Order: sequence, then C-alpha cells, then structure tokens
Amino acid sequence: MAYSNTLTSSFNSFSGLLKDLYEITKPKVVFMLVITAIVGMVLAQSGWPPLDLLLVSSIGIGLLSAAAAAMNHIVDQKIDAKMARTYNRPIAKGRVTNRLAIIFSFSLAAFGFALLYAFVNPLTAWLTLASLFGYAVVYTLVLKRLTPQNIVIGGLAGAMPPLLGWVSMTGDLHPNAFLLVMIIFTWTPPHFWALAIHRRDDYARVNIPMLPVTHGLAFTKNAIVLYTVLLTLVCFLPYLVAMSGLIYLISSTILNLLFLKYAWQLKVSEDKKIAMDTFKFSIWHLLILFVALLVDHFYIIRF
Ligand code: HEM
Ligand SMILES: CC(C)=CCC/C(C)=C/CC/C(C)=C/COP(=O)(O)OP(=O)(O)O
Repeated sequence: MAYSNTLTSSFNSFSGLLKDLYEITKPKVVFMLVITAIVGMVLAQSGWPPLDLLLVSSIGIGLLSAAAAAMNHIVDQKIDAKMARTYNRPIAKGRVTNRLAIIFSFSLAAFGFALLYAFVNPLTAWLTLASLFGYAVVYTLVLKRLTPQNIVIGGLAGAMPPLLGWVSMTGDLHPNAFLLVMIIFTWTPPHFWALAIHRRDDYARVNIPMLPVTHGLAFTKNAIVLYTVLLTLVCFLPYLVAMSGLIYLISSTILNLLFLKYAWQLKVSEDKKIAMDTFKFSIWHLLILFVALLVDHFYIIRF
C-alpha cells in the first residue's frame, strides 16, 4: 500500500513537472507563431509546398520559439513573481529549477536549430536563431527594462515567422514575405498595449517601463488607434502587389474595421472591460487574417 502510494505520488509529481515544462513554452503563442510561419511557407509558391518540408520546418520553428519562450520565463522570473498575472508561473514559483529550465530551453533550441540546419536550409536556421536571440535577449533582457518602445522594437522577433516559413521553402528573402512581417509588426503594439492598459499597475509595481506606465493611459490609447490605422494600411499591401486577391482584401478590411472599432471604443469609453476585449479580439484578428491569406492563396479572385 505504502509502495503504491509512493508510486502514485511520484507519477503525479512527474506529470506535474511535464505540465510545468509545457507551460513555460507558451504553447498558445507558439501555436500562433507556427500558423503564421505555415502561411509564409504556403504563400512562397503556387499550390501546396512539399508536406514533409512543411512539417519539419514547422517543428524546427516551433521548437526554437518554444525555447525562446522558456528563456523569457528564466530571465523574467523575479518580475513574474511580483505580478498578479504571472506570479504562479513554474519558474517564478520555484516548481521548475533554473538548472532544469536552462537545460530544457537550450535542448529545445539545439534540437530545433539542428533540424532546420540539416533538413531545411542554413539560412532558415540562422534567421530563426536570430529571432530567438531577438526575443529572449534583446527584448526580454534589455529593451523590456529599458524603454517604452520595448515591444515596438522587440515585436520584430515575433513578427519573423512568416519570413522564416517563406525562406524555409525557397532559401531566399522574397520582398512579399516582408509584407507579412510588416503586418504582424504593426499588429503587435495594439495587441500588447491593450493588455498593458489592463495590467498597468502590475508593470508599475515591478518598474517595467511599459507605455501606459511611462506615458499614461490617454497617450497609450491614442498610440493604439494610430497603430491600428497603420495596420489597416499595411494590410492593403498584399492586395496592391497582387500577392493576394479579393477574399483576403475583403476579410482583412472587415477585420481591421472591427479592430478600429475596438481601438476607438477603448479611447473614448470609460468601461474598464474594453481593454481586455480589445486584447482578446487582437488574437482572433490575427488568426483569421492569416487563415484568410491561406484560403485566398488557393482561390485567388481579382478585379
Ligand atoms: C513583443 C511582442 C509581444 C508581446 C509583448 C506580447 C504580449 C503578450 C502577453 C503579455 C500575453 C499574455 C496574456 C496573458 O497572460 O493573459 C500575450 C498573449 C498572446 N499573444 Fe502576444 N505578445 C507579443 C507578440 C505576439 C505575437 C507575434 C503573437 C503571434 C503571432 C502573439 C500571440 C499571442 C497569443 C496567441 C496570446 C494568447 C496566449 C494565451 O491565451 O495563453 N503575441 N501576448
Ligand atoms: C524563434 C522565434 C520566432 C521567437 C519568437 C518568440 C516568441 C515566443 C515571441 C512571442 C512574443 C511574446 C509572447 C511576448 C510576451 O513577452 P513578455 O515577457 O512581455 O510577456 P509575459 O509577461 O507574458 O512573459
């Protein structure tokens, strides 16, 4: 009986540890990053890309993104422990030790890099590693603590996956891939600042210079509106360069009008709920936009 109890509790703590390791990879964010990379892969040629190459590229980009997310948990553990949104994170709470987290994240990164280098192409491997460095070191360790423009500059790392996906199929840097990067790049500030408005006190408590802390709510709300207008304009580019057709144009215009509506409401209304609604909408916006790019690729209709 005592033996079986010990066995059960060892099993429970092992599965708890696996759950914690999974959590530090930010799986939902990585899922979204991989979707945007897959769209880059598909748009890189007419029709479907070779499915084996698509699979191995997605796994490689996913592993390096997961490694970057785990490194972010290691670097941020002290501030995470003090914020209401993040205090219960596995490393901040001490459920996962630094040693294990370092071994885990570096193993994911090494495996992902080796996969991309050996089975995809060296350019994809190096660019994906550079994105990991951009997020885990440049954004998390330096910019996040240094300037309210942290997420604007740091957002470039998270915007890279469509380009990484594209390069994984062709081995070269096509200008159209940069349009997809620009979409995510301009989407990131309204995505994040909406959440930062809701969590302003958290960031103020740990002295992280997020825009609502340094410049106040009114300034941040204006910045959200302006970046959403910029995003709307950038989203016309794939149609204007004939990369995408009407399905994309109509879907993205509707999505952007809705995003503008949220951004405007956030600016003019006193209702505290709107910030989180805008943040949640931003995630659906990006997901549907990239699905529209994908559908449009196969059913391209133009004037
Ligand atoms: C510097 C750039 C970015 C910053 C600072 C940022 C910030 C955040 C934060 C703080 C959350 C957590 C919200 C919570 O814990 O409730 C979040 C959630 C999320 N972000 Fe971002 N984000 C960035 C870029 C991106 C990019 C590029 C993508 C995808 C292409 C993305 C997709 C998501 C998704 C899917 C979630 C929801 C995760 C969940 O529900 O667990 N983010 N973001
Ligand atoms: C290889 C590659 C493509 C790397 C990109 C990696 C990546 C996971 C980008 C997503 C950006 C993100 C979730 C930022 C939030 O960090 P935060 O520290 O501001 O938020 P937090 O407080 O929730 O941790």
